[in-house]
Amino acid sequence: MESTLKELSNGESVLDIKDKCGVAGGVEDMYGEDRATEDQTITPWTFSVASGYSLLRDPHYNKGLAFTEAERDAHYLRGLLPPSVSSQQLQEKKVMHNLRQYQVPLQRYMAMMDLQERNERLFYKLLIDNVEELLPVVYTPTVGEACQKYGSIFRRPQGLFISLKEKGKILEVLKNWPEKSIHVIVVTDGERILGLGDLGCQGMGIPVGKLSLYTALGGVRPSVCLPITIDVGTNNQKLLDDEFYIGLKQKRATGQEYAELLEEFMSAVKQNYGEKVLIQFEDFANHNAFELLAKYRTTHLVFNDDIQGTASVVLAGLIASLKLLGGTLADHTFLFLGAGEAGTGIAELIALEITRKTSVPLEEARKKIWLVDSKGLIVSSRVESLQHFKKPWAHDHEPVKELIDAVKAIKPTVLIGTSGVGKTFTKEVVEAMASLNPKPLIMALSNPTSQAECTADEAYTWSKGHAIFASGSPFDPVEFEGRTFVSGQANNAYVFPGFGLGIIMSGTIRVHDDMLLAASEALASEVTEDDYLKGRIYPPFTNIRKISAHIAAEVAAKAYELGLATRLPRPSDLVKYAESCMYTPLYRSYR
Ligand SMILES: O=C([O-])CC(=O)C(=O)O
Ligand SMILES: [Mg+2]
Repeated sequence: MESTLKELSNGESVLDIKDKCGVAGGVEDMYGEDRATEDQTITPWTFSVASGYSLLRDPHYNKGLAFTEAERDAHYLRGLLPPSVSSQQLQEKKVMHNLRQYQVPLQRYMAMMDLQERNERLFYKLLIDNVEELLPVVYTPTVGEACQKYGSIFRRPQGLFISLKEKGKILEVLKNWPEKSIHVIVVTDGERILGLGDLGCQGMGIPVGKLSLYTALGGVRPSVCLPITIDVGTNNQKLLDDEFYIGLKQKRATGQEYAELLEEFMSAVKQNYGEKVLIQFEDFANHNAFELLAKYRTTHLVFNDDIQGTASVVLAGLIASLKLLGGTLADHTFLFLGAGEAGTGIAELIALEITRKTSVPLEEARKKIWLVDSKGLIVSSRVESLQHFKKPWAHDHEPVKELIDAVKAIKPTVLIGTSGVGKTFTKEVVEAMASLNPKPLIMALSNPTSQAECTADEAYTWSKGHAIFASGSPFDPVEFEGRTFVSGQANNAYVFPGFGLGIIMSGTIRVHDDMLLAASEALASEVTEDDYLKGRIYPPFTNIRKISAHIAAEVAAKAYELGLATRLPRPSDLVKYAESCMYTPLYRSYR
C-alpha cells in the first residue's frame, strides 16, 4: 500500500502527479484511478450482475419506485430509493402529467428519450397506452426536428454508429453492442432524413424511433432491435460548420468507397447474427436506396421501408378507399408528385396488385399511373435521361412542366404527393382535383408536417369538403361547414412493425412482394364503417397492436405459402401465435 501510494507502476511518484493535475487520489484510492493523470491508463471496473445501484441504472431492469419491499431487500436497494413504493400505473400517470407540461415538442422528445434510457418498460408502457398522443413525439414530426438538432441535444448515445473510421473493423463494432441475439436492424446513412435532406450522422433519431415502434406497435422485444447509423460523411454544409455536429466532418464518401463499407456491413451482420436478421433500410437517398435493395434482396433478408413499407401502407389506403369511391383499382387514374423511393415504390405495388386482381399485364397496369418529378410529367420523350427507376413510368404524352397542367391533362382520380417538398398541392391543384372528381382522393405523404404537400385543413377547405385525405404526418381533425373530418395517417408505421413481426415469427429468410400485398390487404380490412363515416381510410393507431398481429399473421401465411418460412411446423392459428409472440411492457417480479 505504501509503495502504491508513493510510486506508481510507471515509476512516477505521487508528487509528480500532484504537480501535473493539482490533486491526489485521496484516501483509499487503491488502484490509482482518481489520481491518474490524463496520460495514464486505468481499468474501468464494473460488475456483471445488475443489483443495487447498477440495477437502478440499468434501463432494461430498472423499475424506479416500483421495486417492491421484497425486491429492495433481495437486490441491495435499501436506502438507494426513497421509502414510497409506487405502481407502474401511478408512474405512468406521473410521467404523462410531466410530459404534458412541456409546451415545446422537442422537450417532450427529450423527456421520452431520457425515459427510454432510464426505464425501458415504463417507456413502452407509455407509448403503447398513449399511442395517438406520443407517436408524434417519438416519431414524425418531432423526430425530424430532433435529428436536425441531434448534436445539441445529444446526451447519451443510442444505437450503434459505424463510420468510415470503422472500416475493416465492423464485425468487432457489432460485437461491442451489449445484445448478442438481434432480429431486426434499422439502418440509415442519413442522406435523406424524412423530407429534410442530408442530416448525416444525426439521422440516428430515425432508426431509434422506427425500432421503438417495432416494439410498441409490433411487439418485437426491444433487446432484439438494433438501430444503426452508417456515417460516410455529410454534404450538409450547415452541419459541417456546426461545432456540435456529432458525425464525421467530411463530404460524403461515394462510389467504390461507399459500396465497400456497405458490403462489409452487410457481410458482418450476416456473419454475426445469421441469415434471419431483418435489415430495414431507412432514409437512404434515392440512388443508394434502389441499388442496395436490388443488390441485397436475393442474398439477405432486407426490406426498404421508404420504397416497400410506404407502398404497402398507401396501397392499403387505396384498397380501403374503394368502399367510398367505388370501382376497382384498375378503374382509377393515379398521378404522383415525386418519383423517388416512395413514388415509384407505390406505383409499382399498385400495378402489381392490379395484375394480381385482373388479367391485365403489368405493362398495361402501369399505364394508369403517371408521375411528375422536378422536371415535369415523366413522358417517353424523356426516357433517355431518366434514372432507371423512373423509366417504367415514361408513357406516351406530350411534355408537361407544371403539376397543375399535369392534373388537367391526365385527369387523375387519385393524387399522391411523395416529393419531400411542402406546399406543392396548391389551392389551384386541389380545386382542379375537386372539379374533376366528386370525391378526389388526395394523399400528402411527405414528412415531417413542414414538408406535407398540403395540410388537412387545406385539402378539405379547397375541395369544399369533398376530398378524401390522408397524410404522412398527423393532422388534427378539421371542422368544415359544420362537419368534422378526421384524416388518416398514411405512414409506413402501420405496416413495418407487423410486417417485421410476421417475418421474425415465421423465420422467413427473404422478403417477397406478395408479402407486401398481403400486408396491404390485412391493413385495409381493419378499416371500419365508423372510420369511413369520418372520412378516414386508415384505422386509428389506438388498435395498432391488434392490427399488427393481423398483418403479421397474413405476412407469415404468405411466407409459408411461398416456402420462405423456416419455422416449422407452421402454427395453425397464426393470429394467436403472433399475439403470443408480442412483448408486453408490464414489470416482471425479480427473485
Ligand atoms: O418516418 C416516417 O414518418 C415515414 C418515412 O419513412 C419517411 O418519411 O421517410
Ligand atoms: Mg423513411
